[in-house]
Amino acid sequence: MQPAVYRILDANLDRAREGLRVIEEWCRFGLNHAEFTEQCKHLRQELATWHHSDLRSARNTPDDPGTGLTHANEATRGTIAHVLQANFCRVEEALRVLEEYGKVYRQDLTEAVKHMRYQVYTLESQLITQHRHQKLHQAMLYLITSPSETVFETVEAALKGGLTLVQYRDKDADDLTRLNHARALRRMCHEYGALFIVNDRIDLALAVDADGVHLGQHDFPVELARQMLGSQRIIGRSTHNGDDLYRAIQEGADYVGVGPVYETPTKAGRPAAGLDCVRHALEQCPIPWFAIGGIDANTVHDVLAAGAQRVSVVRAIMQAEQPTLAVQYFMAQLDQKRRSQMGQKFAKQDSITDPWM
Ligand SMILES: Cc1ncc(COP(=O)(O)OP(=O)(O)O)c(N)n1
Ligand SMILES: Cc1nc(C(=O)O)sc1CCOP(=O)(O)O
Ligand SMILES: [Mg+2]
Repeated sequence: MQPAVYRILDANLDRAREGLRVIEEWCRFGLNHAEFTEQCKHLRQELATWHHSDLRSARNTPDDPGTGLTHANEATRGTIAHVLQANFCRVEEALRVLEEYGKVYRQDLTEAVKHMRYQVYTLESQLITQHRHQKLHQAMLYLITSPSETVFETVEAALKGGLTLVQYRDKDADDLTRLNHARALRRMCHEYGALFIVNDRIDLALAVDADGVHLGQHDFPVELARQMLGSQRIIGRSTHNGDDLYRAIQEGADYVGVGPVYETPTKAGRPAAGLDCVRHALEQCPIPWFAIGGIDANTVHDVLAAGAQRVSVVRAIMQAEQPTLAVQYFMAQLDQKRRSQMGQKFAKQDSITDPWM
């Protein structure tokens, strides 16, 4: 067999193992996820069993013209998601190379590596889902866009303020405009490590590879959306009363909007559900829920006092003179609320468990 094949197999076993190690470190230290960590480790170890001395001894790094070649993208990876994506790509490519050249080395290597490649695809999909849900649970502030000449500048300014969840909502634009706007916003959100959700339209969410879709009571049912979107993507549902809320949870929504807390020109004609809907959600809702409708710098305190831990806004950010500052203001209020709740929780636990008190 040609020595080049040994070198190809050696290089790609290394490449796949290194990529897996990068992914494993995030599963272990970033996600504290024992199962994913174990899966990466297992795959690495299995690859190691194929890295025989005949392949290792073919290595000739000084004469390898590929060692000096790098791509500009390798130097800059904006977010953890980019790091993971690049390394999954690396592992999958390396496994494919092993599979193909393995055919002229040992058929059993080809079989084993093919099986591993499918395991890596599954792991990638599980990690994407996990990453999305973790970000959703962490998000306290949710911006819904409104049509504006400066929509991109406003959303970017909001992302600079630390926003991590954005919904693209435009009820009037034509489909081509929606497609272009959604594409650009999705790219921008992902550059800043934020989730990107599309309002109403499952087809548009799929077309731009959004993180999910938001559906109202008159949009597609959640079950059907789940069939179309799969388990990887987030599905949000609007709720306006206790029945809507109960149903959305039963149907498997990942999060809900709860409102309108106050009447709002953004959703003219819809009567306010009031702070009672916030109190009800606090008691009854086990999934992330965002109070919505008429929430701004003046009303947010009452909404938080009624029990909301997450809020969603349109005008308060889209029409703010300084969206970055507006986001920082909301985040500070939400964070203060979270800290005081954690303090209360620990104080309660201490009072129960501290034997010296
Ligand atoms: C987070 C969130 N909550 C509620 C809504 C409203 O959805 P819907 O009732 O479908 O109304 P439209 O937004 O489609 O006019 C939302 N978009 N986001
Ligand atoms: C889009 C939307 N849905 C609502 C609901 O209650 O389902 S309230 C709302 C508009 C919220 O806009 P603003 O922050 O400008 O009041
Ligand atoms: Mg809708």
